[in-house]
Amino acid sequence: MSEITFTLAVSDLRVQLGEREVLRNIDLQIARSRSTAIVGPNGAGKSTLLRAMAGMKAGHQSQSGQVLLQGRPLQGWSSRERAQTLAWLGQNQAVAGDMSVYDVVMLGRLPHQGWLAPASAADHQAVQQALRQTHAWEWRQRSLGQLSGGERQRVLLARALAVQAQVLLMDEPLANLDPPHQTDWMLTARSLVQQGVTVVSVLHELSFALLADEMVILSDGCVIQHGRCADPATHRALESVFENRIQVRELDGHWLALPRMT
Ligand SMILES: Nc1ncnc2c1ncn2[C@@H]1O[C@H](COP(=O)(O)OP(=O)(O)OP(=O)(O)O)[C@@H](O)[C@H]1O
Repeated sequence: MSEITFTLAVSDLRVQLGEREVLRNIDLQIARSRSTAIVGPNGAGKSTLLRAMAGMKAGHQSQSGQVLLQGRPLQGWSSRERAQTLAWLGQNQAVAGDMSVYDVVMLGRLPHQGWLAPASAADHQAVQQALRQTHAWEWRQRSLGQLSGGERQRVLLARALAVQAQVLLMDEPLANLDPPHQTDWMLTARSLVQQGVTVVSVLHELSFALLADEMVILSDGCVIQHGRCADPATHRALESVFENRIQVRELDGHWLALPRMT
């Protein structure tokens, strides 16, 4: 059997939300054990694409085309098996505010637990590790509703990490995070990739997006560029999709997206 080098493969994906065609002719392959940033203007279809890759569908959504996860059509996966393999951090995810931080992160272990079975030592260890990674361990007894936006985001990130999945899809993971915790997120993502995890993130913070291995640029429901973050063609496409209101520059071996003021 040939080795599967792509964790996710999307072919001829079209998504319609109500009357609107939101994604058109998407063909995309996400390399295994790499980090990929999905960027593009507001409304380009980034969240819709990420949700489609996770097999999540809104009630008023119609979709055609195919999404393969580790070489198998998403529909062929049981929901439990899929939830063990693919972890998800959504935008504005609804979680009961009166749950404790610890219990929220333990929800990430549900795909690994038997029906009504108590949490195992491995589950508790995964929760503790994830809470420490996002510096949220101190608040484990507090309820989610008592936390600030950035603190809440770190708990939801911990829940996604606690799954210990091979694929991690995140929609705006840096939302509300202060600069040191944005950097922590980047380091965590890099360390996961080194351990073989495939990380895909929708990002508006372009300088963080440029730190990924690969970049997918969406515009008006289409992929207009998919390439290495260090590739000049990617930089040109990035500047162009944002109407040349930004410029990509190098500093100390890193690529930065800066506002163009003139
Ligand atoms: N329920 C809906 N019904 C119809 N159109 C919708 C619905 N939800 C979203 N859309 C439209 O789908 C398009 C893609 O939305 P999506 O959230 O995927 O964009 P995005 O690139 O993630 O945007 P942003 O950067 O603003 O988060 C947008 O034009 C949006 O207006």
